[in-house]
Amino acid sequence: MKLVCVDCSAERSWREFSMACSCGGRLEVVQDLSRVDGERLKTLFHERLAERMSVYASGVWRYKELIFPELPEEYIVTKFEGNTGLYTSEPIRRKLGIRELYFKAQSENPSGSFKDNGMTVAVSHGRSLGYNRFACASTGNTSSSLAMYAAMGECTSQVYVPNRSISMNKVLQTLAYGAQVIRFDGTYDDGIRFLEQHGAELGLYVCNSVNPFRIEGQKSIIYETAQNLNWELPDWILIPGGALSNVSALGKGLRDLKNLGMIDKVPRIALIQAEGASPFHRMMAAGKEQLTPETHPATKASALNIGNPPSWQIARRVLQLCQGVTCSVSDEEILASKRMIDQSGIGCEPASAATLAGLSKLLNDQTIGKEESALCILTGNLLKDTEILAETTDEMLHSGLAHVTDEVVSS
Ligand SMILES: N[C@@H](CCOP(=O)(O)O)C(=O)O
Repeated sequence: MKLVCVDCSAERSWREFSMACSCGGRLEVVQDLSRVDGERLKTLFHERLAERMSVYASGVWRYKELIFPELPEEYIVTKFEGNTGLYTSEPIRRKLGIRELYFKAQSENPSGSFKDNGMTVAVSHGRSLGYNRFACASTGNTSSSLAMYAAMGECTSQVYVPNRSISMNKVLQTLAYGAQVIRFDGTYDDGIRFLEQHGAELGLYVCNSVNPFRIEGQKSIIYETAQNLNWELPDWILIPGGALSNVSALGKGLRDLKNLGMIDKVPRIALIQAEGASPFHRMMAAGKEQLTPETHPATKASALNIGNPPSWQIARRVLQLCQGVTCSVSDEEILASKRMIDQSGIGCEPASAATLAGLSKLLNDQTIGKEESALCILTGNLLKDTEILAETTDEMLHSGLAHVTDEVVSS
């Protein structure tokens, strides 16, 4: 295993940590899978479903051979992350008129978001290098996840969180796990820039998705889904797009599975952004080569409030390889879809519902056919964003979509 710069192809050892190559390019983990037998792995991964207490009971470390084979087990910090539900909802499927529809609820992770899949790997890697001070910039999910794993690993965490347009619940969760929270005027993008400039001199191991080990861990989302579906994935995978780590990770995971012959067909990816924070979609739709950052990203889907996604080049390459598409959806469309997902009993935070809103749009313009199958990745838990919950349930009460009687309230 080695780290390779996606721009200049310079190589470095995985036994060092850096947020970027000296040329400024992003780093990617490259593994030699030439001697790996895909069929043997399927059997091994199946046997590990019976594990209860070892690291292999984790829905990430179950796939250790494809994620981080070299890492000694003693450094692994795990909360048995992954192992999340794969659901169908007949009412939603019928309403959209699509043949087959799945929801992968990454929201069921221990800290309530998909970040745990990558964070267990990043923190474990950092510990193996001797770090005990971890950091990130965050709109709240990354910070909650980091704070939880740092505490589990008896390390400290320092997190940089914007003052506005984030969910207070996520900040409280982060604080509760014992992180040092630094609030600042600006956006996630400013926080990342600060860590890129000062993280190394402060002796911090940075756990944002610019860290290639986060991406390695997040690949497990696609491994677990493929295993759930007996190694036959749907035609389309819909992913919400903010920092764009999932498109990089899931794309990489799909490539691994295809190269190893563990799946026959690679699904197409549809990346959905919120209209108020859609620099990547705008670039793709205009056929441009360069991303123009949005200086004031603004969406109610707080996890998507990102105007300058740091790994957009990797995401663009992934979409090109898997005939991917992008689209953007309004906050109203996101909240209407969230209501459907919540009322199906699955539930999610607003950012996750962008997937369903995007699916509906892409079915309407016939990019996705009704005879096809689709999977929506739900990234965060319904209780992550109580401000939106308070707002939407209040609207529902006033519009007659929900009823609370005095008897119920007082009983
Ligand atoms: N929505 C994210 C933004 C940070 O993204 P990352 O994947 O680069 O850590 C958050 O929860 O902070």
